[in-house]
Amino acid sequence: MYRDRIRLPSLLDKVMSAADAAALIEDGMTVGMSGFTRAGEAKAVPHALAERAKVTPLKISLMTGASLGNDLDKQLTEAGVLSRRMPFQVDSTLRKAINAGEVMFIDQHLSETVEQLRNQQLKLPDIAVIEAVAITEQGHIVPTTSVGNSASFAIFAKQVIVEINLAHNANLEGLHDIYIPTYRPTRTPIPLVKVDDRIGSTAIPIPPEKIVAIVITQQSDSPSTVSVPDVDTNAIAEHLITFFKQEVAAGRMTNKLGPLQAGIGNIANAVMCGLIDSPFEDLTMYSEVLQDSTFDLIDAGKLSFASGSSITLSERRNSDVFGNLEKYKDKLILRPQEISNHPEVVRRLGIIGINTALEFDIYGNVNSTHVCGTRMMNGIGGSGDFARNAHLAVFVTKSIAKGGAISSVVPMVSHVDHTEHDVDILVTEVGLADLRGLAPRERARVIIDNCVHPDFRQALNDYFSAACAIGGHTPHILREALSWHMNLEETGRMLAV
Ligand SMILES: CC(=O)SCCNC(=O)CCNC(=O)[C@H](O)C(C)(C)COP(=O)(O)OP(=O)(O)OC[C@H]1O[C@@H](n2cnc3c(N)ncnc32)[C@H](O)[C@@H]1OP(=O)(O)O
Repeated sequence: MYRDRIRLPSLLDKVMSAADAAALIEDGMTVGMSGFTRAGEAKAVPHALAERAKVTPLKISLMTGASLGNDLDKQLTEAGVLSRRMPFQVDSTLRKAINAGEVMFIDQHLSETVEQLRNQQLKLPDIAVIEAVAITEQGHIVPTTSVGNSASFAIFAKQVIVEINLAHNANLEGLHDIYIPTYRPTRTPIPLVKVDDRIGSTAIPIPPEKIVAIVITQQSDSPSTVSVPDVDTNAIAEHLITFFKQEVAAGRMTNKLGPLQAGIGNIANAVMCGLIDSPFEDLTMYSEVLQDSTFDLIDAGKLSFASGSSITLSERRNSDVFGNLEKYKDKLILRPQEISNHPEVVRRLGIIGINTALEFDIYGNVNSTHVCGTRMMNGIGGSGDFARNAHLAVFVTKSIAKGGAISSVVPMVSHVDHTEHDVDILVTEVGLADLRGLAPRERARVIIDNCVHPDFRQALNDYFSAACAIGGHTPHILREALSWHMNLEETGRMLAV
């Protein structure tokens, strides 16, 4: 049943149960696991580890590509396994443990984790656990629906556990492009000049003797939780499409736009869906997560190629994409997240990065991660990798949250992930602010006039006028700058009704 998936016969005797493989993970180890935005995570071994920890407590530092599916972060948190976790998560149980200070979470640019490992700025993984569709004749590992950090984890770890997941079709082989940058000081440029360039190998090259265990699984990735576009997300998409049309009319872009990157979540997915009914064509994506909208755009004949680090689909799209993969395969590449998000490549290709803000301020600083400046939501993910180096850094959000208690546009953000220097375009359902070439006082005017919900506009105008009366290049009233957040903490609303 699985012998055709383990093509190096000498490895066949490494097949064992998940519990036996999990027993190789010792208390205090650093573990590098596959998995990026609920795609391609190792499934059986982390589950077995959580079960073991219920009987015999142990702690590990866990690194992945990004978030895990199948409630694995929840299981590991509830079993008390996680002492440290990096570089991204989206699980509500883990989020609570992080915010309670029980799990040390390192919220990191997704392109940076393996670079810091390579330079020994982080402790190398003792063991890697990688989901695969196959092991080749050379003992190389063919990943599944994500590459994430799997290649470097397997290369750096002393030991590797492979989960061969039979639920994934073997025809995923050939989709991946594994390229590992060389070491400094003789590092060469990444030889990627077009979104569809293949620059590496289709499997992760490691010495087969490092593979200490193989676990056979048959469990699907969790479906994405993305919801269908609504009135507000459609309005955000329309504003952005109007802006793109204006850029084309001004001769700054062609109808192909530039390679597109879209972040996780409902809003970014909806914006991409909006491109289906746009005049743009022959679009490309150079992104990290390929969501439903990628395949909707391919089916609509709008998107000719998509490069990413994972494929994360809803239940609706999962079977028809993976059941018909041959239809899409020549239009797709999955790369290590270090390459999908690499600043050098993002700048070279001229990417249009579209990411979601929790809140932004009147000067264009963006908070993507911390509610009221303190409580972690998910993490910065790849948004910073793209925003700083993009041709156009776009941030989208609805103008209000929690039924109108919260304005997403505030006097001063309570935490900064993307500084005003990295942000070009802000969009809410109210409208779009083009910040390019504007000084802070001009930015504030454009943002308040175009992006703020009517319920909060007068209050922001009052704040801005009073701040300007005090003066400064970036006028603020320091005693009031975070008062909206303090009101929210104390009364549940940013402003009194
Ligand atoms: C793996 C990757 O890196 S992908 C690449 C980009 N990565 C990133 O951008 C990472 C950071 N971004 C994110 O984590 C997400 O995009 C978010 C959290 C900012 C937005 O998520 P979305 O699903 O698009 O937006 P949505 O409007 O549904 O908001 C999510 C939640 O935040 C809440 N929220 C939104 N704004 C605020 C705010 N200003 N204050 C408090 N809560 C807020 C919403 O009410 C919602 O809560 P709920 O889940 O209880 O309903």
